[in-house]
Amino acid sequence: MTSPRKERQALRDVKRVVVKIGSSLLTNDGRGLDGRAIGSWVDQLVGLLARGIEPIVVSSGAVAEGMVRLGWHERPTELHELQAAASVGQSGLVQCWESHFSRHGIRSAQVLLTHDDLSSRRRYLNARNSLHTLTDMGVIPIINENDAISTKEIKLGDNDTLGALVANLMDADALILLTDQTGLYDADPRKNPHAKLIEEALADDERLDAVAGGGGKLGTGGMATKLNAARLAARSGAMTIIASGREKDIIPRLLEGERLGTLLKPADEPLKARKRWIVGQMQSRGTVVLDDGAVRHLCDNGASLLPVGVKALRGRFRKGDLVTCVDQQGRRIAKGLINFDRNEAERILGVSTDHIKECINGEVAHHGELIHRDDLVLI
Ligand SMILES: Nc1ncnc2c1ncn2[C@@H]1O[C@H](COP(=O)(O)OP(=O)(O)O)[C@@H](O)[C@H]1O
Ligand SMILES: N[C@@H](CCC(=O)OP(=O)(O)O)C(=O)O
Repeated sequence: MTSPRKERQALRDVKRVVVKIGSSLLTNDGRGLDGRAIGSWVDQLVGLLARGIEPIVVSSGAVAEGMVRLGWHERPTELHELQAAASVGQSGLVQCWESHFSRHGIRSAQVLLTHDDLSSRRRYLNARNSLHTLTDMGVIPIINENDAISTKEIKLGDNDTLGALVANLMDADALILLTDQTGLYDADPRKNPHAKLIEEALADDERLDAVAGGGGKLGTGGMATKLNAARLAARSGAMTIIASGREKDIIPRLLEGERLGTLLKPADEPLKARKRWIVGQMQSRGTVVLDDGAVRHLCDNGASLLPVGVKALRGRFRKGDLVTCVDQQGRRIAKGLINFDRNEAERILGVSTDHIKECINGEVAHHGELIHRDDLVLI
């Protein structure tokens, strides 16, 4: 782990930041919308605007607030009840944000996204344009997942991931995840009173997997999804900070470089725009099992995936779908957009590039690669 002071210094240069706030904070631990806390975060965000920093909010809390309004004490497990709670809660949530921004004469806008909006390249670019249009006009986007219509198949599932995808989409320099703990500890502090705060780490440090546990009764995912979100944000070069939303003036203090919370830093160079979109896609339609030579070519040389290096295929994918490449032990190696439908791909498995045309009667003659390197991201 590297010098903390220098790393925190970089936070002072942040120009665009995504701030994600968890359900327990927003709803006063499930008692109902915490208007005072929302008011205080709004004051802090408006302060950023005055310093030329562009904030984007990802706000959870729709289900938690809907439960309060409907008088439900247990979080429902049935999809239609979750959808109903989210619809009831979302309107109150966004109204509260809006009323606080309007105290400052600042406009806010509700933006509800589903997985689908981010998985087609065209819709991804469309979402980016809409958000840029808002931020260029000085409007603060208040983003949540569109839980009222999201089904299990199209759900992103948690707003930590959504925050990272928005950071990635908008080229943000930092992602701040505000929660009910002061940061990521070396064990869940709810279970272990001796747990110690981790102040800085590389997002990809594998040792963190063992310490990041699940969430509380209102939140979705706990620290495990926050860690994954930090890793996703790191692929576009963004730093992530996990910190307590209850700490006074937490947002500006973090962006002044104060040592609060846990800073998770990117190690590698940011990916190019198209690869960022690929890495952000959550729903893989199939699996491609690679032989050892193909794993080496992909990992060491950044090569395209050729049919000759593939041992087996799983899933019903179509041309252009996202698939996951694994080694023969099942370890995840890469994600990419495949150039063939499953039935075509079956016919060229293990076939050298020169003979592909013969195997598929020249129907798809223009692709020699199963996945081109421009459409492939190591994971
Ligand atoms: N290593 C850890 N450090 C800190 N908190 C942890 C850790 N592992 C699990 N947690 C739990 O994660 C919870 C925060 O996640 P979550 O409940 O999903 O909140 P949010 O609604 O803010 O996203 C904490 O309340 C804590 O119990
Ligand atoms: N979209 C959901 C929040 C899902 C979620 O990730 O919640 P949390 O872990 O509290 O950030 C809602 O608004 O209820």
